Amino acid sequence: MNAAARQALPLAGIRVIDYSHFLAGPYVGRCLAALGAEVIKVERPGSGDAGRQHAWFVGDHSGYFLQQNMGKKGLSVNTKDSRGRALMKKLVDSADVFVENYRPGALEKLGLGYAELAETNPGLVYCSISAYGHTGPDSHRAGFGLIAEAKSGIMQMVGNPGEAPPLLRISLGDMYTGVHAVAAINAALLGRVKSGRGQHIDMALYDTLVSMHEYAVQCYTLSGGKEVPVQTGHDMPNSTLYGVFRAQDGDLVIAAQVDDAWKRFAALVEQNGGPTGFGGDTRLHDAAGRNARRLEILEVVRPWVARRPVADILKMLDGIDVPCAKVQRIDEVLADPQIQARGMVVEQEHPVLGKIRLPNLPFRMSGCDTSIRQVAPELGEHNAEIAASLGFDAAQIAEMQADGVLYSA
Ligand SMILES: CC(C)(COP(=O)(O)OP(=O)(O)OC[C@H]1O[C@@H](n2cnc3c(N)ncnc32)[C@H](O)[C@@H]1OP(=O)(O)O)[C@@H](O)C(=O)NCCC(=O)NCCSC(=O)C(=O)O
Repeated sequence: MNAAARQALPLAGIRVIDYSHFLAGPYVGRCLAALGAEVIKVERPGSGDAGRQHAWFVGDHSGYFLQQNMGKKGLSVNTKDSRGRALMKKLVDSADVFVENYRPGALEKLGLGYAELAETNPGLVYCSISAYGHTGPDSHRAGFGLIAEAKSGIMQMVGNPGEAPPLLRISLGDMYTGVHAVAAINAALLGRVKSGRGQHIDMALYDTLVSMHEYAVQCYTLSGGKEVPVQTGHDMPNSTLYGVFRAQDGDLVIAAQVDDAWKRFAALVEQNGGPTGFGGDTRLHDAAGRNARRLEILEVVRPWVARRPVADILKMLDGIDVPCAKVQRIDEVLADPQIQARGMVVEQEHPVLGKIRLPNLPFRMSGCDTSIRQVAPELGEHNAEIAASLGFDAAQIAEMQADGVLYSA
């Protein structure tokens, strides 16, 4: 990207210290980089971000790391050493945003807690991400997305009744917390324009997933504690017809829960071998009636779908404007002309790996191009450049490198 295009990005001129590992924190840094910030990823010497050891591997590079750390500069510094800590203090004093996702207390032990850093840089927007947050009885506990998925009530509602819930194959807690952290950081940066002061943003994976329930919490609270959502398998009990169906040669989803769409859908089923009167059954023409007769409806729709190939059903439903989709495999997603037209895969030239293709972020903005072309850094790749920019001379840098305070792979 040329300098003018970079300047057009909304966060151009903002410096972010990305003191993070695994997924949630790195994702925040990646989003801020895509929006134009200069992002410096700080890793411990030796093994670096634990994400570097996570599959999927291409050669000795982790795809997990490459994806979440694209567009960043790499600094590897031992912050348990006083010289490393001094370097970090200088770096943070030059920054606008600090992002970390270590166990609460870990950064304070390193002299990198919010209170200490804000003393010399009161404008700093400091974002902590942890499993449970920095307050409350569980704040000291470590955790992963999976823990938050289980604790939040989400896991208990998915899967077939009576079976152990399935493992979601995306880390919902990390990704959603990251998305909310980006929103909060940008708002705090805007707020700083008025107040001149930064602030501490304290995000928890567990809080995020509790906040993401769009109906389960209210189902309990608004029913006065009488209704507790349970596993319902492949469809929604309070939104009929809305679910996953098995066709002759694959699976598809149908969203005919809005009254008009339902009427078109039921008429189509009747006209194509369904029971006589199904389309005209006025008891099913409103949501309450459909929800009350959900199991009867499923007894008609499931075999109707099962007798037909996916493509035939999609064609019929597209013809009557009822939202539907094949349940796609990843190879089908990447081959989808829609995904290609939206530029949802970004191609980068890696110095060791050659061309690599990774998922893009979903930002589409009329005034700028947020696709990141710069690959994730090697461990400590920009050590010398960053240390020099902070005023360390060549002899000091060489000494820190020799002593392992600055480390490059
Ligand atoms: C991820 C964790 C469980 C990992 O736990 P741990 O491996 O025990 O890490 P800790 O946070 O306790 O910190 C490890 C130690 O590294 C030290 N440390 C860190 N950076 C440095 C540098 N640069 N130099 C020297 N030492 C360092 C830090 O001070 C700690 O030292 P000591 O204090 O001396 O030990 C925890 O960090 C955590 O709960 N994070 C918040 C929630 C989160 O983001 N979870 C992962 C999401 S990813 C996910 O869920 C998914 O992929 O799926």
